[in-house]
Amino acid sequence: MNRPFSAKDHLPAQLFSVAQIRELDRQTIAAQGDDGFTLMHEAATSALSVLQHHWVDARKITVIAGPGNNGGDAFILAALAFECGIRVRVFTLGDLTKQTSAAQKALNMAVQTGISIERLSTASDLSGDVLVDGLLGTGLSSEPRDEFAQAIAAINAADIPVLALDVPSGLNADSGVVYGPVVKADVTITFIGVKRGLLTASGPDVCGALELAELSVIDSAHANIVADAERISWARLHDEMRGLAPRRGNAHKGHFGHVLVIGGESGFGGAAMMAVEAAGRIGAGLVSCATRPEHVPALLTRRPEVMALGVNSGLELAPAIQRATILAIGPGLGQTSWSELLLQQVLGAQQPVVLDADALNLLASPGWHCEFSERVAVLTPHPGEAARMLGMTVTEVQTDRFASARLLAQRYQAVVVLKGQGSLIADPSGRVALCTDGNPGMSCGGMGDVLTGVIAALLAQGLNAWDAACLGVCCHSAAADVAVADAGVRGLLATDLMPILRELIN
Ligand SMILES: NC(=O)C1=CN([C@@H]2O[C@H](COP(=O)(O)OP(=O)(O)OC[C@H]3O[C@@H](n4cnc5c(N)ncnc54)[C@H](O)[C@@H]3O)[C@@H](O)[C@H]2O)[C@@H](O)CC1
Ligand SMILES: [K+]
Repeated sequence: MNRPFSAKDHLPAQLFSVAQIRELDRQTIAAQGDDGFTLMHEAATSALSVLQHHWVDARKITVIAGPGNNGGDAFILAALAFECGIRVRVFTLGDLTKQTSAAQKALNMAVQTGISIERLSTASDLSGDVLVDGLLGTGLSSEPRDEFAQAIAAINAADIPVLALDVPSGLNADSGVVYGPVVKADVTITFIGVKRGLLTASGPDVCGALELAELSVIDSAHANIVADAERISWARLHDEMRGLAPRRGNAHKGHFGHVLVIGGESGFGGAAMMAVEAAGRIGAGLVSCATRPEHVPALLTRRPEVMALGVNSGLELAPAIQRATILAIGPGLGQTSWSELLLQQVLGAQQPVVLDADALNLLASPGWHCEFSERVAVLTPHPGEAARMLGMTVTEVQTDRFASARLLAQRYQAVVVLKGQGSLIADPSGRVALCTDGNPGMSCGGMGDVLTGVIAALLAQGLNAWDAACLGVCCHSAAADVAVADAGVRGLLATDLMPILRELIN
């Protein structure tokens, strides 16, 4: 099988908030006993070697340096590149009278090499083999203002490959949110640690290839600061064998659980069917489906392995719930009185449960809130569902996906998967994992239903809620990566994942 997933697997597991990176920075600078110039010099040195690695033939570069320490990195890089015989032009922006002493030294270093340093204006000619973006880094506080916004637009319009220093300017490296104009980098070299926002929300869209230079951060600083989140991927979890044990020869279907998928209100039968099929492909011993009777013939035609229960009043559900070891409710559930009756019964049961889609929308409605502290539960909202559950707007959820996922996990006392680019998995203790697999082909109907089935089947085979959610999200995203590797992202269908899920899980 084509295995395209490795684009981010050179990065470490530890992901940091910007505040943590700044603290690592601060403690290291304190230990080095200078104003930060040593660390800045090291950052610039690594950035130049990344530039020379990616653009071996670069002979002429243009460097854009802002007024902060990100600009400091850029000035030193310019000086070092010049000393290597590269032709360098440097443009500055912002109020340089407010530079830190390290950034001032960096500017002086560039001036002393004899490089021409010019103010960036609309007339500036941004040319060369590579453009280095040292405009704004982790110090960005809001939407880039005035001349910064214009500079970002000019960088993007220049049609030259861009190397972003630390962070593409305009991106909030903590959240992955873009407030306004943002540099679209071809390569980003980030310093000290991977900032979590580079890998979720809009981060991956603007970073290009992401590289890390850890610099000489002192061990004691690393010992003091526990990473804010953990990067996971199919390749990583797979390598660490955080998954399923091989099956014994004398195993039988009873060893691998019985998933009951509940959903498929009139007109939405396919959603439940996709969850059912995914659960089977991931290896659940038995899969049943409780759905509207009108969907049963189609379900049995597509998958005769499934036990299909037509549910009209909702009261027929109780015996099926009793037989199941895992419940999965939500795909195509709707929000009718039928849907409510089914959800009520699931909430009254004890088995581990996966809740998705309209099950979450119902939980978000008045009078429905519940906690899962006494029960294994995985909730899988997309940002729209998360917003309803938190009483926020989607923009507010996305403004801090990490906080939103943690808040939901705490409020529901469950493992929560907040879907979207860089899907997050959170548990009530505040632990967060971020999946770096997946692609925009997954933005299509049915993908969430498949994920529900995948996670349910992993629970059925004995994984705990955290491992089932992490492994399930990565397996699902990696399957989508395999599916688009040759054919491209447009036109991917959720059911295209089915045979790939099976290959991956084995
Ligand atoms: N020794 C050090 O301190 C090190 C610093 N590092 C670099 O320093 C960067 C952080 O430096 P700073 O904290 O100085 O911050 P930045 O250089 O990221 O930006 C701060 C500057 O941008 C301006 N600014 C903030 N928001 C703005 C907006 N919305 N519109 C326009 N201007 C805005 C601020 O007024 C300030 O002048 C990192 O990203 C990294 O590149 C690295 O070199 C590692 C070592
Ligand atoms: K930058």
